[in-house]
Amino acid sequence: MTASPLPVDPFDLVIFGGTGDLAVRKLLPALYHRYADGQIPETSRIIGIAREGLDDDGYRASTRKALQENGGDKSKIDAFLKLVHYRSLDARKDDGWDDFAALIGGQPDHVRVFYLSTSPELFVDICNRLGTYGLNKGKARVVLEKPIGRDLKSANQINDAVGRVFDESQTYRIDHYLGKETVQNLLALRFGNILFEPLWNAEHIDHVQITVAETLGVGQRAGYYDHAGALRDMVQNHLLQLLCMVAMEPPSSLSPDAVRDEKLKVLRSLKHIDESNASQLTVRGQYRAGAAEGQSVPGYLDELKDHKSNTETFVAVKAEIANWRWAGVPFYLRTGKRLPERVSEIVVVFKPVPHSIFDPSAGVLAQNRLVLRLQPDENIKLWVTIKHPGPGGLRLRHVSLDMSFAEAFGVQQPDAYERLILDVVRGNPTLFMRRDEVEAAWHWADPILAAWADSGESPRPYTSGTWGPSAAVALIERDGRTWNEDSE
Ligand SMILES: NC(=O)C1=CN([C@@H]2O[C@H](COP(=O)(O)OP(=O)(O)OC[C@H]3O[C@@H](n4cnc5c(N)ncnc54)[C@H](OP(=O)(O)O)[C@@H]3O)[C@@H](O)[C@H]2O)C=CC1
Ligand SMILES: O=C1O[C@H](COP(=O)(O)O)[C@@H](O)[C@H](O)[C@H]1O
Repeated sequence: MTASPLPVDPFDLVIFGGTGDLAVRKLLPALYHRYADGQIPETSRIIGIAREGLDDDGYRASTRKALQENGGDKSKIDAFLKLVHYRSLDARKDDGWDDFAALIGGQPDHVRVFYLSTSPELFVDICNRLGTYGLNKGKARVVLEKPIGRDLKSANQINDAVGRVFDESQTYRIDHYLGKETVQNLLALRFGNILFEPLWNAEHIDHVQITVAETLGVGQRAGYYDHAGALRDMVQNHLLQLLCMVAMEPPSSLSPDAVRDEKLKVLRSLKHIDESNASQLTVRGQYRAGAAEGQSVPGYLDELKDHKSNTETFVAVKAEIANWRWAGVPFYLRTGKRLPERVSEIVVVFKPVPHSIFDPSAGVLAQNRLVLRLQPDENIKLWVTIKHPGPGGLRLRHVSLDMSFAEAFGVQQPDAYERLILDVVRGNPTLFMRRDEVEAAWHWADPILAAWADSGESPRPYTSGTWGPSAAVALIERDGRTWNEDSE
């Protein structure tokens, strides 16, 4: 599962939304890094598309600026920019599509990737036009950014419409969390070691915590975000995918469908949360003015310039999986913007030993914990109890067996998009969501959204720079547990 250093076949990658935030901040730098490492052949083409009236040179100039800000090497940026092109197109209008089709059709042997980095409302128009021009044929693939729709119904409409143009085998629904190194490492850890599997069940695991905390607010994306909110933006996709990687049964192989079949079973086993229990099992919050990274920052409503929005910027959920392996094991999920630190981690907390042979004066026996840190510094820690060294009698200490990827391997790990984009070019959909997974995730999320809407309650306010509303702390403390606080 490690990224292959071998070059991929020459390709044409068309980024619809080529001037947008995601393309500029993530996709173009990801492509640049893979190019700089020699994985992208010189005959490949990267074509940005948006309505803005730029030409190739204008687009190259803005791409150069973004790459330089990202720390790129000047001569490599110059070489990379020769691959970069731009076409001004409106997904909803006919002008310019003939020329675009001729440009793409000119390289019939290339793998063609259409990356839809636009609002999902444009996916259907774009796919229909690609179909009209026959650009969906041959080695063509389409990448759909998340969230796919805003509920099960709209996701089905999008998937049906895309499916009339692109076969499921050509469709790559991206969830960039699946491209993160630690997430893939979870597969290696669980299925490449004999140690964990015997303990990986309700008999030995007390609970699991999944936290994705951001310090940033919604910033320029307030328009999009206010229609989404944290449950649609983060939980329905990223956090549920992480939960699946923790909870799935061993797949028969790493083939795309073997892995996705197992994730689907987990999603379908999630216990229903609806108006009968949403107030006990979920907490929603919205940030107010406060401080982030030492600076005072405005509240969500000020950023939005709308003082009535009920959109949540924080969610905590106590989820449960109704199957033999996980019965009774809570999965506490939380995510939010403007929290005190940027940290994403999965914490697996094991049960206490059944009986302590130690004198109370030796200290407290803490539960074993496996902490998989996705960011900012990717590492894995296994917390164990040992004897404090030295002659002072038997005193217990809780220490971590530590593996920092940067220290162990001496390299910066590639960004998730670097790996995932090349997986699309190679035609490997293992780390992408199949249609039925997206549907199952919405099937779980829809009743929660409905319960919140029906309750008429506003999200609970929290001050920027804190860990969300106090109710999120109560959600886990009611069960006699606490959120993981190891920030070493
Ligand atoms: N930004 C992020 O961090 C993340 C974003 N995503 C997803 O990626 C997608 C893109 O997000 P983001 O980059 O933030 O969005 P932006 O709003 O920043 O960019 C939207 C892009 O679409 C183009 N566009 C808009 N309307 C049309 C049209 N009619 N025809 C052609 N192009 C059009 C815009 O250019 P112009 O107006 O000139 O046409 C712009 O290039 C969304 O689905 C989002 O949910 C997912 C994960 C993270
Ligand atoms: O998909 C999204 O993810 C980002 C967080 O991604 P990360 O890799 O920086 O952790 C989030 O900010 C954004 O709102 C969401 O759409």
